[in-house]
Amino acid sequence: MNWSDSAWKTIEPIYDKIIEMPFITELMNGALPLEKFQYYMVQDAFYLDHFGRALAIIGARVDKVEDSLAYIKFAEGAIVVEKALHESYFEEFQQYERGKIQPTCHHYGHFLKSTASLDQVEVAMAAVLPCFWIYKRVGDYIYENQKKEGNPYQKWIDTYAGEEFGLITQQAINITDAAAKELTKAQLTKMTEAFKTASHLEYEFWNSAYHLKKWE
Ligand SMILES: Cc1ncc(CO)c(N)n1
Repeated sequence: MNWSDSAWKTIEPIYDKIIEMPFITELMNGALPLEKFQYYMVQDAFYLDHFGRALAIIGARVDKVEDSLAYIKFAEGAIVVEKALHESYFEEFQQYERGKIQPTCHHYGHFLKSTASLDQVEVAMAAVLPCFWIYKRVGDYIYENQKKEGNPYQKWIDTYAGEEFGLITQQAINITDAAAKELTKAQLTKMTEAFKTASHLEYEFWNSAYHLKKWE
């Protein structure tokens, strides 16, 4: 069994909880209050900055040059492509203020950057994997179950359910699995722990948006 298959099994309960979250079901049927989506957009713009830099650090640290190129391209994707989507959303939903980074996003972003900087690079690869994989799975799930007409959040759904995002997700899974083949059991356990922590933080990210959680 690949490392990724066993890792996904450990987070299946978290994924099952995610697709039942009100943020997701309301995004799917278009009923999500604008205020909650705006909070999400603002936080996600901060998140993508941290995520992009974490990917660039992995790109700098990873051994094989082709893997380095892959992570540098993922970093570019996070910073350029997704930010462009966010900026068009900022326009469309009249969100003109950049706002402040709130606790959950702060926690997740710094978890990714510190893992990418200080842990073994394969552990860092495992930490960033749910950002691809959970979004792809959630995007596909929403796409298959959505209310098709007049959903104001269609562009978001199409981005993550799209073929291109699917390809980079698969590429990240494959690279991480190949890297895992060289490791000891103890190192694989650390990878799975990082994968699980990031998956919990994906849940918390949507949860914090639904409840508009801010610093006290
Ligand atoms: C919180 C979060 N995780 C993953 C993605 C997908 O890159 C995103 N845009 N935001």
